[in-house]
Amino acid sequence: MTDTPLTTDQLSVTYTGDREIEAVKGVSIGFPANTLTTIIGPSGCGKSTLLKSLNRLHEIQENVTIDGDVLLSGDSVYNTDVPAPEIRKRIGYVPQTPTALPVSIYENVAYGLRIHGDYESKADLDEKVETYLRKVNLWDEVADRLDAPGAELSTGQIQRLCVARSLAVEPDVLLCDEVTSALDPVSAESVEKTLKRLKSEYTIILVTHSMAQARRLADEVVFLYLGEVIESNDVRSFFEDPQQERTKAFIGGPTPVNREDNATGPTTTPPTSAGGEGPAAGDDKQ
Ligand SMILES: Nc1ncnc2c1ncn2[C@@H]1O[C@H](COP(=O)(O)OP(=O)(O)OP(=O)(O)O)[C@@H](O)[C@H]1O
Repeated sequence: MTDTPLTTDQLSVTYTGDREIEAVKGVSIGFPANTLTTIIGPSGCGKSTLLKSLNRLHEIQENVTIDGDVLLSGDSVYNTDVPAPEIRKRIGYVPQTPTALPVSIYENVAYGLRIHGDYESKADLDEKVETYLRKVNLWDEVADRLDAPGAELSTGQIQRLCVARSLAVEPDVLLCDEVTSALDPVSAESVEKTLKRLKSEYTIILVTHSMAQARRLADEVVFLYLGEVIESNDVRSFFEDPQQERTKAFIGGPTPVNREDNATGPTTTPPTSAGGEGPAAGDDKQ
């Protein structure tokens, strides 16, 4: 694994329906290993489009053309004979809406392992299911009811189950698309805690509307505007010393990042005009 396992090379994504929209325009950027990178920007600027293009999720949609490339550990994600499901195993995706598969809690986590044959015995599968439920802080909450339907869990628990399911196949990169915005504040906080725990072990890319959440979780920030990367930097430099006028306008000017508070929960950073700090994730929708 390289220090920057995922990079894009002049990546452009165009929707070619009734109205042609170039949603991502010539983006060349790297996502460092063992780091959580947030992609922020105003509504409609192409955040989700960029995220989904990283593991070829757009292939399941018609009327989308991709130019440029995505490189995973130096290998092309697009110009390759490797089938898309194999790419998506290596670059996992957690969607905005928490959705349990219509099977048990256990089988939700075992799902990908069974499909890819990534286990040696039932005992091995049991161990892996427990490992990944522990990684997302869910084991203690579900250990006594692994055979219950996944759909019986709360939405916050289901979102952590989705993260466990994605991690179980040992991806190189985890894409998270607004993963707390459909959750109540307490559930959002539990998912944030999980991401915070995981980020030193995984390469995580998180699309978020919430600048407060970006401050709490991000190591690196990418600011997208009208499909282009305007600025990207480590979280402290990004918020305290933004270089571009558009960035300053979006974040409401330079504001300190309290590293001790770069964690789940309220922060002491003073509110800004555009990115006021709030009690939990999804708290400062643009
Ligand atoms: N399936 C689609 N077909 C046509 N146009 C689309 C499609 N999906 C997105 N777009 C357009 O592409 C542009 C970027 O959309 P995208 O959803 O990537 O932005 P976003 O930054 O994630 O927005 P939001 O923050 O509101 O979720 C928008 O103009 C949007 O209308």
